[in-house]
Formats: sequence, C-alpha cells, structure tokens
Amino acid sequence: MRASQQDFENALNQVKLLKKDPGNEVKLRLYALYKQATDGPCNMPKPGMLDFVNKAKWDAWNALGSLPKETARQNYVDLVSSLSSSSEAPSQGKRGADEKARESKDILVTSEDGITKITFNRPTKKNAITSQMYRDIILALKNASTDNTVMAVFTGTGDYYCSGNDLTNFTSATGGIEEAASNGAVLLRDFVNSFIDFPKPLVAVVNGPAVGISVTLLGLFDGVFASDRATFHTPFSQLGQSPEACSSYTFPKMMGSAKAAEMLLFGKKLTAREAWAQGLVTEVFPESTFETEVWTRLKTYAKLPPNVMRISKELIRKHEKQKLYTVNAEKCAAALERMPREEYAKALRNFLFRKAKAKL
Ligand SMILES: CCCCCC/C=C/C(=O)SCCNC(=O)CCNC(=O)[C@H](O)C(C)(C)COP(=O)(O)OP(=O)(O)OC[C@H]1O[C@@H](n2cnc3c(N)ncnc32)[C@H](O)[C@@H]1OP(=O)(O)O
Repeated sequence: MRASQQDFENALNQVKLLKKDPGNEVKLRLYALYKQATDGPCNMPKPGMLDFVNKAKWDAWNALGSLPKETARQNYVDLVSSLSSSSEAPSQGKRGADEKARESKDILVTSEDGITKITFNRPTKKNAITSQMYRDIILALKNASTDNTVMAVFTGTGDYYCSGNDLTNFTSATGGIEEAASNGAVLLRDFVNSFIDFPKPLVAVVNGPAVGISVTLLGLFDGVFASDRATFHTPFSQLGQSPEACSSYTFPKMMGSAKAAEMLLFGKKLTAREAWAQGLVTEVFPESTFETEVWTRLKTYAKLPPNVMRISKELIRKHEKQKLYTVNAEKCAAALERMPREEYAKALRNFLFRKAKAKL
C-alpha cells in the first residue's frame, strides 16, 4: 500500500519524537528522502568542498537521482516506522523485565479484591502530576496489565481528584526550554499511549475537582464515577496550550463538536451532572455515600469474568487504536512547538506569581 500524504505528515511528527539520535547516516537519508518527496530530484547547485554539512546533504539528495516523489515518501514513512519500532516501540512492554514497581509517595498503587487502585497522592498540591508521577503511572499500568487483577481504578487523595500537569514541571529544566519541551513531549506520548494500550477495564473514581490532563484522559477510560462535588475543567486556551490525551478526538465523538469546543476551546468548567449529561461521566453519586456506593459497585464488577471483559474491551478499542496513536503523536508534536511560546510562558508566570500579586 502506498503511503498517503497523511502517513507522511505523521512520520514527520514521529521523527521529532524519536528518543535516540538515529545518527548522521540515517539523518542524511531522512533529509534526502524528505527533499525528494517534497521537491523532487535534487535541483540545488552543488555546495563547495569546504561546506561539509551542506555538501553531505546535497550528495545524499543527489544520490536519489530521479526516484519518484511517491516512492521517496513511502521510503521515508518506512524508515521512520523502522526507527520508531526499533528504538522506542509502544510504551508498554518496552522496559526491562527486571524493572520493579517503584516505591512512590505521590502515586500509591495497591491491589485488593481484583482491583489495582492507583491513587494521586499529593494532596498539598491538589494532586498535580509531576514528571516522576507520569513515569510512576506508566509503570503501574504496565504492571497492572499483566498481573492477576481484573481492572485498574484511578482516584485522588484529599479534596481534589487531580489538578492536572504540575505547572512547575519544566520551570527548573537545566537544558533549556527546547530540550524540556522535547523530553516532555516524549513523556506525554508514552504516558497517553499507556492508557490507549491498557487491556483491562479502566475506571476513574473522581472524588473532587479534576483539571487539565486528568480530565482529557477520561475519554480513554471505560467508566467514570463522580462525586457530585467533582468538577471538570480544561483551561487550555487560558494556558496557551492545546488539548492532549486524544481529547480532540474522543470529546467531540462523545459529546458532539459544540459541547467539546465549549470545554476544550473556551475552557468551560462542568459540574459533575453537566459532565454526565455530556457523556463524559458514567454516573454521579452524592458526596455523602460516594465512596461506599462506588467501591461496592466496583468490587461487584471485578467479579465478572476477566477474560471476557478483556476480549470485549479489545473489540471496542481495536478499530480506533491506530487513530488514537496518531492523534496522540500529533498532539505531542504540537506541544513541542507550543511550549516555548510566549503565551505559555505568560500563563505559567501568572500562575506562579498569582499569590504574590494577590498580596500587592
Ligand atoms: C509530561 C508533560 C505533560 C504535559 C501535559 C499537558 C497537561 C496539561 C494540563 O494538565 S493543563 C492544567 C494544568 N493545571 C492547572 O492549570 C491548574 C492550576 N492550579 C490552579 O488553578 C489552582 O491551584 C486550583 C484551582 C487547582 C486550586 O486552587 P486553590 O484551591 O486556590 O488552591 P491553591 O491554588 O492554593 O493550590 C494549593 C497548592 O497546590 C499547588 N498547585 C495546584 N495545582 C497545581 C498545578 N497544576 N501545578 C503546580 N502546583 C499546583 C498550588 O501552587 C499551591 O501550592 P502552594 O501552597 O502555593 O505551595
């Protein structure tokens, strides 16, 4: 099958997210194929002998002769695909078998009654997710996908479910904003892929307000049980960011484009009942009975035949898995470009200095 323009664009995005430097040989080949696919045969004057870099690029491009644009595009897509699978395969299963669950105070992982419970446990920061917490969650999901539990459930300690990405995650980066953005994009991609790939039922017990990525991720869950105290807020435009975790795809599918835009573009905060009416939440419970009712229900669900639930989930997800990977990769590439921008920096400054300002 010939690679489409969309496949080519996806490959261009994927290249930006490669974890390992593929080396100069491969980079030259990628350059040459890209130029051939977009401009056709080499049409540049030959650089001088001492202009080493441009001469090497010219040689690589010129060596492709009259290779048709479509073939170059296909070869580019194939090369990127081989680089992606050899160096960074899907997030699950790619780490060493000897990797053990990390003791983590900010992400608690327990297993009981057939349920892996993963708790955001940073209540003094409203359970904001640090870079380490993203990594802990990837590992917890990887372990839960192969252990003998039946489902995984996320919840939060304290009054919040989760206040989203820790906005200070990249403020102390030593290697500069470009490098931080690049590392962040890779981490985000692996993090979201681990939700796309999770093979068992995945449920959120939303005990209080949820912000940002903790909301967008819900589109990849199989059940969302919310206290009537919970709210759902995705203030991306206010933060100079674009929506992640495939929500640009899952939200319009779930609630229609107008309601999805209200959340993802205009940052409307929904109550639990509004979120239920939009199809984002499965059921809302009164705060007073929330914990008892929800956990009783989940323990019953965890007694259903695990293999049947796995197979059913696979059937539900399998036709759109590829689409979800693509949307995720696109978003991560976009994040890479947005993060160093002024709008994002300004939103961060406003958050970090809001308390100081309030005192003035
Ligand atoms: C790997 C890269 C992934 C990138 C993924 C992209 C993800 C995007 C998102 O998730 S966007 C959403 C980001 N989150 C927010 O914008 C929320 C920011 N927080 C707030 O607006 C407020 O703190 C609040 C509404 C959640 C709660 O307000 P309030 O009740 O007034 O409490 P405080 O503001 O005093 O908060 C208490 C304490 O927690 C710290 N904190 C809360 N949220 C965050 C956060 N998201 N990041 C960092 N820190 C947070 C807050 O600073 C206070 O700390 P302090 O007591 O001042 O030390």
